[in-house]
Amino acid sequence: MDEHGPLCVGIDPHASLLEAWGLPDTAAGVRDFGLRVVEALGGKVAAVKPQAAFFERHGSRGLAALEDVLAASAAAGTLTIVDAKRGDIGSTMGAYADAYLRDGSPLAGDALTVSPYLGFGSLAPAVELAAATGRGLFVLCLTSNKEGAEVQHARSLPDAGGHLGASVASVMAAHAAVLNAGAEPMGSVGLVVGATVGDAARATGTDLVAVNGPLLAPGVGAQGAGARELSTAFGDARRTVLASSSRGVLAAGPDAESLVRAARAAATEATAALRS
Ligand SMILES: O=c1ccn([C@@H]2O[C@H](COP(=O)(O)O)[C@@H](O)[C@H]2O)c(=O)[nH]1
Repeated sequence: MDEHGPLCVGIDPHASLLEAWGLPDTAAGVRDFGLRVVEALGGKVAAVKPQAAFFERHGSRGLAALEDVLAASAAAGTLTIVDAKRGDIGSTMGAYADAYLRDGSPLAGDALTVSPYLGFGSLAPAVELAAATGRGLFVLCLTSNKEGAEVQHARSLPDAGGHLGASVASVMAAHAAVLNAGAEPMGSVGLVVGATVGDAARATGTDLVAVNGPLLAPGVGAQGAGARELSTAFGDARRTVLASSSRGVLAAGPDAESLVRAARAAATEATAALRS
């Protein structure tokens, strides 16, 4: 983030983007798309974030394409966040952890997005394997979609004194804070907090500074967030934010120079908003 600016570029091969790039909507098409992004931006951005869903659409060959994109990013020295939002009961979570966080697994990136909505404790196998292999997690906390609020803003019952109960989002952030306590410069259990969430962190009592971990902020570009939204949503936690844009950058492709220009512009905007 210090070297390239606090921007992650998502690799989301939507059918419409494949068409615009002159690629077929097939496993070969998504592979080509991902490899072109990595070739253009590898070594030039803080991280890339392949969206697993767009690869899974194409079955086993799509997953093989994701493996190739992850390998190419590793070869380019660019960090990868696999956006698969995995979450299940602990015994099954162990298998997801093995797939996405084990050394030598072809689907392992440098970090994985996970869903804590089966209970934060159900993520323990992923937390343990990520720590053991030097990888990171991004735990869904306040997501960029408006529907997320009905779950994430919900609060437990007021106490006997009538004080508001804790929000779901604040409880998730507090769990991450415990895991990151004392880590320097920060721990490896990050949160997903959308750049679009406005004052949701304050409204839900979610302490983003205490998390002491990176905050992945999707929603920049196509979902409408820009510099203003980034600078207001994160308050004193803004220096730990990794802004994320997929379609906003990818729309500039397939020309490599245009992709680099779009990524640099987004990174410059994120730097101005988050590092001032
Ligand atoms: O809260 C969240 C969590 C994840 N995402 C993912 O990020 C990208 C956003 O794509 P854009 O084209 O920049 O809108 C996509 O893969 C989402 O699944 C998110 O948007 N919000």
